[in-house]
Amino acid sequence: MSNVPTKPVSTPPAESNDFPGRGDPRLIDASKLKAEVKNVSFFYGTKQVLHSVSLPIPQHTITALIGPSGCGKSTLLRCFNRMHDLYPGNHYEGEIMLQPSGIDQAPINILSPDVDPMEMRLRTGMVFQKPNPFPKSIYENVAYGLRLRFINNRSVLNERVEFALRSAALWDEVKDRLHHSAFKLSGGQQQRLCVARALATDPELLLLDEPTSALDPIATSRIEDMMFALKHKVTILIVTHNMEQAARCADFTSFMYLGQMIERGHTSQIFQTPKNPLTEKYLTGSFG
Ligand SMILES: Nc1ncnc2c1ncn2[C@@H]1O[C@H](COP(=O)(O)OP(=O)(O)OP(=O)(O)O)[C@@H](O)[C@H]1O
Repeated sequence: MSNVPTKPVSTPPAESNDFPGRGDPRLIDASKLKAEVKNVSFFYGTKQVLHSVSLPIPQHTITALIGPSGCGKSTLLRCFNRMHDLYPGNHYEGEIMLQPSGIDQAPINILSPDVDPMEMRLRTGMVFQKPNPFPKSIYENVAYGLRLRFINNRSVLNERVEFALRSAALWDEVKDRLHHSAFKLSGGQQQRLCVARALATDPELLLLDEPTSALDPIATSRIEDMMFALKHKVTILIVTHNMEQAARCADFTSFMYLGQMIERGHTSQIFQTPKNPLTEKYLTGSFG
């Protein structure tokens, strides 16, 4: 891979870690980055929607992307799994450096043309706004990504499917009907199934695009509990319009506006003492 740098991913600027936070920031080691967005610009054809965005993503944390509709949150999220490559004419500039989980592995630039987009989709699980299970059984939904990796051994599949369903806090509810259609699950269960499907291939990053916007408060709370439990295993990036959800769940929050990263920092700093007037206006409902 020609574009693989040899130096480690750099540490985040002090501003993202120099204030007291929600939870205890002493428990968050923000110096260890799982990924780092560096000067990323993105174009749908000739339309530029991201303008030199930078964002450090500490490992084993939840980072929320907030901002008004159309500011580029989902576009940024989809850069991580190279979804934009599915449509001709789109192009990226800049780098998203990913620090692989393996010891002594060099960081890779997700956006490098030398990196296989399919590989990135397997290494970064994604969950969308509306639950989108495949028209298959519960079991086969979770096994799908494993089969794409040519894992067909029944006992290995059984083990990985159970582990993913347990991680997504769904196992107890479905263990007796694994071979029933996924469409027979409730909306909240279907969304947890989509999380299990995303987790089955042991992703390095979990990308959640408004994962609870179609769910009721109880199902939302189960997804949030699950995120808390999961962040010790996988680094999470979530797009949300729900400010309370960002304040409840995220260790770090990033505010975007018109395709630019306006401000990022520990969630409590962003909500309590935003440094940029635009952030404050957005959070107080003056626009958006
Ligand atoms: N396939 C596309 N082709 C052209 N422009 C697009 C495409 N998808 C999104 N856009 C534009 O890119 C900009 C950013 O959209 P994006 O969906 O990333 O914003 P967002 O912040 O996630 O919005 P929302 O909160 O409403 O989901 C918008 O102006 C949108 O119209």
